[in-house]
Amino acid sequence: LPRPVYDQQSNSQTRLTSSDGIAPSPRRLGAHDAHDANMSIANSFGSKKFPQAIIIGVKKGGTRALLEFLRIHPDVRAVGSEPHFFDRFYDKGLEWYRNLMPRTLEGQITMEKTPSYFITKEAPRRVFSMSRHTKLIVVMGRVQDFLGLKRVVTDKHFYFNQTKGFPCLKKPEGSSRPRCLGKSKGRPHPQIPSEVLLRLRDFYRPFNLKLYQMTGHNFGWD
Ligand SMILES: Nc1ncnc2c1ncn2[C@@H]1O[C@H](COP(=O)(O)OS(=O)(=O)O)[C@@H](OP(=O)(O)O)[C@H]1O
Repeated sequence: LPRPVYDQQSNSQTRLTSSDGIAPSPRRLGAHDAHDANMSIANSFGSKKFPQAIIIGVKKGGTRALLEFLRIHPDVRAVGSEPHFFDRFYDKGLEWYRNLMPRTLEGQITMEKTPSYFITKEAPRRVFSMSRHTKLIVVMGRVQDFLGLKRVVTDKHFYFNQTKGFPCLKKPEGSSRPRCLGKSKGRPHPQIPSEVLLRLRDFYRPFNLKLYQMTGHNFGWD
């Protein structure tokens, strides 16, 4: 594999891309705006770094939920949309990629998620040539431990939303943070006939067993 060509260095500021797949909540005026103003001052410090961790998959595996819920951690800063650098836009170069990143302060982790990296043959080599230290995450288990983060994000941040059918964030008073993921996440699914489910279970069983062996963890999917 090639040597990583870039170090983590600071560079000029660009606008952050907006978050997708997440329902915006209405803005309120007052103390809340003062809070936002402070945030934007804080945001002009720090530097843009290549991500130390990337959620690479799998598609429809809850990658958006993981990133949105992880980024409530004070030591995590993330790109809102999917950059698709290591699959679609690799030609644009590493500086283009780094410019997409939010500024971070010492000790904060920069992250992005693009689930199609998981099915892109070139992606691992490309990520490695950016930095050999980048952690790759496939949604399955306890991510905070893997990233060396204190377990700040816990059950107490969530409630189960019956309408959505999924956990949503409890909104702290005065916060503009969204609560549930957007309409494209947690869609209604059709009823699947039981014989189809059986066939799918049979088909995936050997692959699941292989994964349990590789990870040393029985996910109990069969
Ligand atoms: N909290 C919460 N809210 C809403 N949805 C949730 C949540 N946690 C996991 N999920 C599941 O995430 C599925 C979408 O996965 P991804 O974000 O990885 O999709 S994508 O590959 O980026 O398109 C999404 O798939 P669909 O149900 O088909 O929409 C959900 O099953």
